[in-house]
Amino acid sequence: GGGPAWRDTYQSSAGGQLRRRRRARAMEREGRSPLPYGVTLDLPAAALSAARERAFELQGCGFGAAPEQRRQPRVVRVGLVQNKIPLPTAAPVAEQVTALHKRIEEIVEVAAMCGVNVICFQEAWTMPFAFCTREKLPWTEFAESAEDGLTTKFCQKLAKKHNMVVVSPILERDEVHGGTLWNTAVVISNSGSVLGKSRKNHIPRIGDFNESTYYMEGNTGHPVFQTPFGRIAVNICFGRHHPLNWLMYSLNGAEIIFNPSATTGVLSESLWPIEARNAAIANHCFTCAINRVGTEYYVNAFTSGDGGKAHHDLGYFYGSSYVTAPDGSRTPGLSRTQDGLLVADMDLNLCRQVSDKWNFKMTGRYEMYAEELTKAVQPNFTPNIIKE
Ligand SMILES: NC(=O)NCCC(=O)O
Repeated sequence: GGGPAWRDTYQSSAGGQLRRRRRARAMEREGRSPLPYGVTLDLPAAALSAARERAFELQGCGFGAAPEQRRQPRVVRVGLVQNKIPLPTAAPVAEQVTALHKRIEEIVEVAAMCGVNVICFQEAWTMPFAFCTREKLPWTEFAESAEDGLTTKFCQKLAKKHNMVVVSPILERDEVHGGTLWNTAVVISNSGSVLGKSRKNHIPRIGDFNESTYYMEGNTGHPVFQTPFGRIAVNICFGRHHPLNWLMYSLNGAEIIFNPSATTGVLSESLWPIEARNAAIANHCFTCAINRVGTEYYVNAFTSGDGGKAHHDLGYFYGSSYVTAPDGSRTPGLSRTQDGLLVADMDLNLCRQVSDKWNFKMTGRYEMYAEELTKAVQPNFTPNIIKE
């Protein structure tokens, strides 16, 4: 990946970036607020037409950084994939998995045509988001080994073929520990080997997101994966509501934090554009928020435990995947309704440049928080409230 064609594209975008900065400065001088978006990328015509034929949206956006004297630009091209489930939830499990593999393969091929270096799929991408049902079968049959399951082998092939790092969030079955289930992102190196895994730290207990019925809070901490294209981490879905979760990946050196998600309109659409964006600003890194699309229908009705009527779906997954740069500028979101691939160029030098400007790490007072948090989690904690 990353051949000369996309580099030319990026360089012309970098020119565009300079023009954008000049225009932004002029707007600031005039007292108007500058545009908050990255620059549209010129993606290869063949990729655009393949995306059209395969019925998914393809968008490209680039974020430059100022030239430096002692570091070359470190441009990485990242791909975010959002998709519907292609088969009904009642179809045989193996057929659903095969259909999803096929759909993802055709999107990844287009990502490869665009020269994508690192790609991330949506949360639990090999299955419908069936945790709303609270039924064990057949949904637990979607679980696979992170190390050598069918899906990991499939992603290893893609990674090697396209020289692409693949972030593959799945329902994991951990045979070493009694066949327990986890919500896990497997990170596969561009060499095709499994670099490691990162489990979801925060499990929702809200509305129809009954995930605690299936798996516990992750026990892998906040790993950061060193890839040839930059240091990446994965903060799975509900973790995006937890600023300290983002912070810990950042403290471990993440330059890009992926947030593969599954979330629905009524519940979270008002939060969606803010949380990952704010995390990029607060942590001087790039964040990539990914959400699935469509409504997933279940044959057996389930209730939300709120006295309301039983229903057959947990609402509309609104897509809208996007990338934010450490300076707070962002890409437009992908569609709310359609499958899509968002390609984003990031000059990772921007992370340190923004950090040197705003110094959130330097001014963070982590030792003070560590001390106070240590006290706050004790059973005999007394809140520091001063009364007359
Ligand atoms: N998948 C998941 O954790 N969803 C919970 C809802 C949300 O965080 O928006």
